Amino acid sequence: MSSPKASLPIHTTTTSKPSTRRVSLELDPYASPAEYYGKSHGPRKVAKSRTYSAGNAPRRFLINVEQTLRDLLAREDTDHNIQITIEDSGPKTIPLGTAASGGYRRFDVRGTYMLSNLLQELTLAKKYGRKQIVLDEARLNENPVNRMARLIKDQFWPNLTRRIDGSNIFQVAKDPKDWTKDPRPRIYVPRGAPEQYEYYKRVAAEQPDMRLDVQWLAEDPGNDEYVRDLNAAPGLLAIEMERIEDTPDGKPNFRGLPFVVPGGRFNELYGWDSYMETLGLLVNGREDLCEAMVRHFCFCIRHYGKILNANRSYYLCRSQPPFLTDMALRVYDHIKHKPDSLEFLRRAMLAAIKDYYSTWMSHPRYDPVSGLSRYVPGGLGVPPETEATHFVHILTPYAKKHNMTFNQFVDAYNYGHVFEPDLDQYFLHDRSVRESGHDTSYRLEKVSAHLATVDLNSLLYKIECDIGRTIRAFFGDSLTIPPEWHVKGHSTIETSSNWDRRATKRRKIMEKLMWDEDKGMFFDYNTVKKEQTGYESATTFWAMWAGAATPKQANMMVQKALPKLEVHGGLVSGSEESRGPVGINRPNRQWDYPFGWAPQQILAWTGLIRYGFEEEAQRLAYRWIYMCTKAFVDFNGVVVEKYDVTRQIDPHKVTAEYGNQGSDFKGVATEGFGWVNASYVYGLQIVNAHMKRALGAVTTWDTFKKMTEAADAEEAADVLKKANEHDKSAGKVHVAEHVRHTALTHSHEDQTAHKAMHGSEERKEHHGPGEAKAAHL
Ligand SMILES: OC[C@H]1O[C@H](O[C@H]2O[C@H](CO)[C@@H](O)[C@H](O)[C@H]2O)[C@H](O)[C@@H](O)[C@@H]1O
Ligand SMILES: [Ca+2]
Repeated sequence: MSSPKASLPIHTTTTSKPSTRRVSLELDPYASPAEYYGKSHGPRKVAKSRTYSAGNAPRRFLINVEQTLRDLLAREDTDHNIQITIEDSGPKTIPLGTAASGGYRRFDVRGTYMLSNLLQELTLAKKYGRKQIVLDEARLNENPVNRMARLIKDQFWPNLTRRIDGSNIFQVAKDPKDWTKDPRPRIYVPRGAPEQYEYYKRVAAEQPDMRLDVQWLAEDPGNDEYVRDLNAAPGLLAIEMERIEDTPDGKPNFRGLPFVVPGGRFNELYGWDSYMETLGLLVNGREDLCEAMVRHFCFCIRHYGKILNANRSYYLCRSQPPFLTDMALRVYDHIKHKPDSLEFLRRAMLAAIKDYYSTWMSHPRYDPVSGLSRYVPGGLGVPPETEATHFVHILTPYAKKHNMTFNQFVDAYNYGHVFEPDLDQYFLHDRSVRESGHDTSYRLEKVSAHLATVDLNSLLYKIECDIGRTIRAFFGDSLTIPPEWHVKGHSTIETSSNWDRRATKRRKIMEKLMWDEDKGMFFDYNTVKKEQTGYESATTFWAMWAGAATPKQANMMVQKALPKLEVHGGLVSGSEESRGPVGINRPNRQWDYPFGWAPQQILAWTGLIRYGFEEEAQRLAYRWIYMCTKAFVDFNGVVVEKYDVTRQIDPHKVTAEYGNQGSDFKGVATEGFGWVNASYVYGLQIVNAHMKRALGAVTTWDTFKKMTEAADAEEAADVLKKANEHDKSAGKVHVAEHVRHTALTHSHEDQTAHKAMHGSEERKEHHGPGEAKAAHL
């Protein structure tokens, strides 16, 4: 191991009284990598000044980046995956030279967490071109909750941010899902955006090497055959841009509005991922990105008729769970001081109204018999974006039957040269599963297009409430619909009463057709069989998120549904019983037991708080944050798309279907995963300070609970002792009983019991403030 001798002009320190105090003008040890490695090691920018007592200065290491990286990996990465995890069996310690001694004196960095942080920091330093660095020890032993939250804010969000314009179309138009022989950057522009067409044509002409293919989109881009035919030449769909200064030769110039993608491999704007990300971005003060994403959605509704699954040509017929009104209202709340904020809200509501009528309340999604809606996107044939092997087991028997190769059969089927009505049904439901965002799950498989799901109808209830409330509160109870947003057959002036009526009607239907009083759960309703499915799913809590449950129903869900779905790492997608047995012939589906997803956690926490169940929301948030933190600490800072919430040691290891996005990195995770990033910073707003401290020490929920109860009991015993002493002197007898009761109701079980006993009255009391807190969240 070399000991670098070079002394670097890193930390400029001025001292007024050298023997006792040292005022340090230095860089924040927790600065972003760009600042810490990009600027700090060149001419130093002075950040905060801090005061230390003599001999108490924080430790720093003087490090030769390349050499230390090599040594570290050789010693500690024993399974050679360029990550240092609890699965490596190295000595778990490496000596580093301290900066104060010019690298001469050594200090051991120990344990998986610090060593993996060292690997992450060195990987970043190398990326910024650093040969030698002075590294704060504080960056290695940082409280893991603070570290993960800091990385999300400073690194993951920026690394997940994209925009689409001439400056980057070559990179972002690339699609890892492109199945064609000649993948090339291609963009489709809707007829209503001629300025974008001109712009991209000019970009293509100016940079011919890029081979950018700019195409007009058809007038009616939702046509099934048309979208199928586009699969021969898949491409990006244009989204919102802003006009910037003209080019030097006077041509109109544009820049793409930014957006946040779900994970590192994506380059397109997704529907419900963007909503979930918004919740975290708002916590991190990035309302600029959220505002831009709302504007993208308005563009999509106006030009493509819906919020798209994502802005790729093969998603033109398909939407995703709709969250636009809630998203816009939350963003508005953060930007309302801006002069054009009301116009932003107006436009978002106009778009949401159009989407509501033309997507969710039209044939085939709307079921006029039940009055509920279903996920029923258009489309023909085999979804081309899925993994090549995904439908092999379904299609192979048909290929054999027709005496064709697999690819010949897919082609013949897609273009209607062979007719297989059973396959048509299969893919109708499969497309529906994908529109639901829950792709895939045995809850929905082979039946999805017939289901009025709890999730979708809760969302539509919330949209109806939001639109009514917004028209009343912001637009004088009369919102004029301009021609470009008008949907044929609907009024040109919207008032709140219609929306209130729609919401009331939907709530009543949901209660009648979806609610099971005995089970204490909402269930999906099969509109063909005219019965509930009985599949126990975490989506039951969406009814609480939306405010569609009565206080009594919410109370029953907490008593009956929650115990079925609460596990080690928070909420599981569905119960094991409902999923049924799995094995070689019936593989795990990623949206079923034992997997847990950030959106399910987030919506349940918010719903619980809305109905006054703060304690349950905190417990679930604690469990989820604990699980994410534990994986982050033990597995080299990993943050993934989904978790096996029943797995205590390595919950990020999920082999179902597409594997797990976010786990395959070298040295350092750079993006995390959008909605998990969001759930983490959003969840940290829900847990209290005491919990946050325990999470920083990676304390399981069970241990935390025991500690809290023990502390409560100790406190109670203390109060009891004092009370008894007081009683003796005052001659009273019944104080002790009162104190015992107080101590007991501090414990979780008794509070739950207390709630069960006094449920309905308490819910009424809590509904108001709970709702306010949920709105704030
Ligand atoms: O390519 C397979 C599927 O990939 C997407 O689904 C999954 O990722 C999305 C982005 O995070 C997420 O919105 C969805 O809920 C996930 O299941 C895509 O959305 C699907 O349409 C596609 O078939
Ligand atoms: Ca390793």
